[in-house]
Amino acid sequence: MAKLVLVRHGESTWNALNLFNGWVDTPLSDRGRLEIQDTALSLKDAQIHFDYAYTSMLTRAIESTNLLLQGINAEYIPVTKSWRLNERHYGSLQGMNKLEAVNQWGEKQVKAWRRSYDVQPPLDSEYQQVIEVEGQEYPLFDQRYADVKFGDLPLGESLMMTVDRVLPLWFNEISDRLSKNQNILIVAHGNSIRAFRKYLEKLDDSSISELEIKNGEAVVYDFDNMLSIVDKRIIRN
Ligand SMILES: O=C(O)[C@@H](CO)OP(=O)(O)O
Repeated sequence: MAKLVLVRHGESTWNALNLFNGWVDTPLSDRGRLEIQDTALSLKDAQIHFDYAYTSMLTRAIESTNLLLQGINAEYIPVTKSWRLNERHYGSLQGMNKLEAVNQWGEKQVKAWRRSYDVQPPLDSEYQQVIEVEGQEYPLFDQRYADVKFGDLPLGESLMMTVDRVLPLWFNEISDRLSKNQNILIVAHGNSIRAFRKYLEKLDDSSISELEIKNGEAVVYDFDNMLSIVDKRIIRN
């Protein structure tokens, strides 16, 4: 029986500041590193042998992947980094404080942007290489996306659009590996994981809007030969 484990990265410096993070590249906070080390301990206890790992192109997920693999003594396994696993692009909200957004647009609107299935956030007007927040520059669209078809790069995504760009990775690679009985680790982001879970668990639009995923949280699925889920458990720190 093949296993798939989805882990949300540890707290980023912008999670700690309550800023919309999206595709802006931010590192883990010290607390985020500890969270992921805790997740690694739980996965070690679960004694899952992973064959392959996937993560996004963003530092907070890549750093979390490295810490996890280190913690379970599996740094040798191959890792694919894909923009398809990036966080949902939050458009012009990126870099903004979530509480200030509520004060400006109201709770209902901000909740619709953050948790509804098909509402797009206000779009960014251009593909900026870097974004400046409080005098510090953070990478956004840089050379890491040079190989991505231009039309595929977003300027603001609903969760529905995130599902559409995440699923090709499932159909083209991940499901094949699970069919061959490989155990797969995916380290990604709150909304790219919600996109996977919407599809895998067949969640309806209202259930997905209630689903919150904590930093460092892991969901472990067991699949049968037909790739149906036979068991699911959540590991929370
Ligand atoms: O800021 C973001 O990119 C995401 C996750 O960190 O936030 P939210 O929980 O609002 O989807």
